[in-house]
Amino acid sequence: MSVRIGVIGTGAIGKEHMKRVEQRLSGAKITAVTDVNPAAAEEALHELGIKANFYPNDQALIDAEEVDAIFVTSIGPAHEATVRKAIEAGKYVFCEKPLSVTAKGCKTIMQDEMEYGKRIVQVGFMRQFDKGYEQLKQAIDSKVIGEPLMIKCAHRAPEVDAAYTTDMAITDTLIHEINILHWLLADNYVSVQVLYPRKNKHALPHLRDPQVILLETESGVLIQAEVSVNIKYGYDIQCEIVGEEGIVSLPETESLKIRHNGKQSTDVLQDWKVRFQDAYDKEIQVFINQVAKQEALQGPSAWEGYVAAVTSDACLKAQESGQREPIELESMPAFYSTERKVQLL
Ligand SMILES: NC(=O)C1=CN([C@@H]2O[C@H](COP(=O)(O)OP(=O)(O)OC[C@H]3O[C@@H](n4cnc5c(N)ncnc54)[C@H](O)[C@@H]3O)[C@@H](O)[C@H]2O)C=CC1
Ligand SMILES: O=C1[C@H](O)[C@H](O)[C@@H](O)[C@H](O)[C@H]1O
Repeated sequence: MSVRIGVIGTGAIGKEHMKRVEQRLSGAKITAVTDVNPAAAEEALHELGIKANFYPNDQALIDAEEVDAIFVTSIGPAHEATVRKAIEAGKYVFCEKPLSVTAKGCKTIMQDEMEYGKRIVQVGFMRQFDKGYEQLKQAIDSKVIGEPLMIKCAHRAPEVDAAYTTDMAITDTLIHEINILHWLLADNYVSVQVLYPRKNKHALPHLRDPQVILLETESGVLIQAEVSVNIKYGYDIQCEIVGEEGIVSLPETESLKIRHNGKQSTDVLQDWKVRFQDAYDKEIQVFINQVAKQEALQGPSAWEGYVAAVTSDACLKAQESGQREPIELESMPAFYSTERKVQLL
């Protein structure tokens, strides 16, 4: 029996997820959509050739008999209320990051989910399903380089539009590094400082770009994270972990290597949709498989959404203060124990 999915927000990533469910994944179909811009929803259905019903709002879609599970792919500020409605209705929910734009909102969702009594919320931190990051995790856990001491990482994009603001470098972009490094290290953050190098001439007047974010973890690992969103050459995600006895790095993306005219070259991807396509496919397939079995979800949890929100808040404070700001996390409820008990695919 196919898992019947309702999609709330049919914009860029909403359409991507609709397409993957209908064209690449198994065990699910899109049966319902809603969007505050109905024309966007109708256009998405038409563009993707999907027959699904339009609902006037999130609550109507969540309550629909033909919906077993929800994709929340609306704008970040709308996520919290919709996720809470889904939990209230007992519907599984895949929520794109951020789970909520506030730590308090994430705590409320965790409380709701714990009261419901089963993990039915998965957050769209897809890098945990990326092959390269899975290899990094295996390397760290096997201590092949000893204990990790430092991490140098970079989140680079060729350009951003005028709507992109300095705080979005944290809440929209660095949030991926915040989640994946917390997952890789299994270590909480304790402080953050934000530095602004010389401004990129391609950055619009309102935007501070690039940014360097220095994070420290409970075990003392120091992380230097670069966010550059007007770097022109491509969409390039880098991660190098320095350990006691060696270094391990995120593998480069696969590319043809061309030797010509005395030079050799490989391609740099230009788009996050392409860079993480396999990871998006896997995170959604894992979600579908677990919903089909009515299991407690084991993908990225609401707790991880909370960690990202608390850390983002501290980063935003550090953006303004220029000082080293503390990151204070509450202890993780046992309900959200992090080990993944089964092979998820
Ligand atoms: N995991 C990842 O790599 C990515 C995650 N995202 C996240 O996904 C979410 C959506 O991002 P995009 O698709 O780029 O945005 P978008 O602006 O392209 O699409 C958002 C859609 O939601 C609709 N919408 C807004 N408020 C709504 C509401 N209250 N109810 C229903 N629909 C509503 C808008 O009309 C629009 O069609 C964001 O939270 C973003 O951070 C986006 C891109 C990549
Ligand atoms: O979530 C995303 C994308 O996955 C990209 O990694 C970021 O560069 C973008 O800012 C954000 O929307």
